[in-house]
Amino acid sequence: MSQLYKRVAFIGLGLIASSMIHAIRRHGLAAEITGTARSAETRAIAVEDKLCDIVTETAAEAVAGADLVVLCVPIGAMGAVAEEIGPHLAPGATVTDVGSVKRAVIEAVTPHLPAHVHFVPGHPIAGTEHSGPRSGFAELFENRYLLLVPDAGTDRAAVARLRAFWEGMGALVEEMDADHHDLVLVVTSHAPHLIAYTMVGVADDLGRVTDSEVIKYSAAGFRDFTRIAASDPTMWRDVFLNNKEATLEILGRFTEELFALQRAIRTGDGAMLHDYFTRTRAIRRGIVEAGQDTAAPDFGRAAVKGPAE
Ligand SMILES: NC(=O)c1ccc[n+]([C@@H]2O[C@H](COP(=O)([O-])OP(=O)(O)OC[C@H]3O[C@@H](n4cnc5c(N)ncnc54)[C@H](O)[C@@H]3O)[C@@H](O)[C@H]2O)c1
Ligand SMILES: O=C(O)C(=O)C[C@]1(C(=O)O)C=C[C@@H](O)C=C1
Repeated sequence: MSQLYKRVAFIGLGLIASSMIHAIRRHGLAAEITGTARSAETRAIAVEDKLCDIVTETAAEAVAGADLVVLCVPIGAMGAVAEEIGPHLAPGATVTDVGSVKRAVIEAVTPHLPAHVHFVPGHPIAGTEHSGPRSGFAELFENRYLLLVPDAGTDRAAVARLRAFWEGMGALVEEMDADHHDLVLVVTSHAPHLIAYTMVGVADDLGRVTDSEVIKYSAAGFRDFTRIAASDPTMWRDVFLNNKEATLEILGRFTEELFALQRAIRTGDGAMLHDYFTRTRAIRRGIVEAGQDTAAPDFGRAAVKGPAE
């Protein structure tokens, strides 16, 4: 694979950045990688592991001379990072991000970018419940969707180059409108995380009553269902605070469905329950058969945990 960028700068060196860096190196997609992270501990790990060619103390230093800048920080930090790097971006550079919410990132970042750069927001639909610079792996994006969210005025050559870059890492690239992205992702990712976090909270409450029997006897269902509740709290706090309307809309629908099931259980309406589970099982099986059941393969990383950020 040919080098698509001369110097790629990463702001934030956690799961997504470190996975991208491993994939970029494996596929020879960039000549040089610079990076920075807020915490000194993460920067020290990046130096020790030779994650980047150059690790800088500030984001402003990291982006100097870069033709691609990738913002890999929590959603709530995107605006401040953009403000810091704005005056230091090279003319013609592309700036992208990997945030799980798109409209809020576009609104936070765009005002700080000079006219001489191209902003092409992005979102890899791939991840794990682990965080930090040692949690990444090169295969993370293989056969996973990568959504690009350019607007009508975005330079098409910059979009095409970024598309080739992600395809070089094995991703399936599609373009999407920001608001549509934010609604779809509530259903496929954000609400499931919230519900998983809630279920663990319920189990914890119950655990206090039953002297930790819930944890002791936690069966496959609970474990499978709540894996994602081990995810980073800062990341998910920021997702929900920055995708409020779509989240509340889908949670409203979820609650209605839950109440309907609750009523069927209370009234002994077995037919309703059976019909509901038959329909939803068919949908879930359809997802598997269509090859969309791309739960992140473990690649032996389950035991690997980096620092908190
Ligand atoms: N984890 C996932 O499954 C996943 C998947 C797709 C997209 N994303 C998105 O990718 C982004 C990064 O997530 P991650 O999982 O790599 O996180 P992570 O916690 O592994 O890494 C975050 C990095 O950002 C840095 N950081 C945190 N706050 C900062 C601040 N205020 N200023 C500068 N740097 C700061 C940390 O030092 C760390 O290096 C998030 O926006 C998230 O929504 C995550
Ligand atoms: O597999 C996981 O652990 C994830 O949570 C990954 C996941 C998802 O929900 O699919 C989480 C957040 C993203 O923005 C993209 C991917």
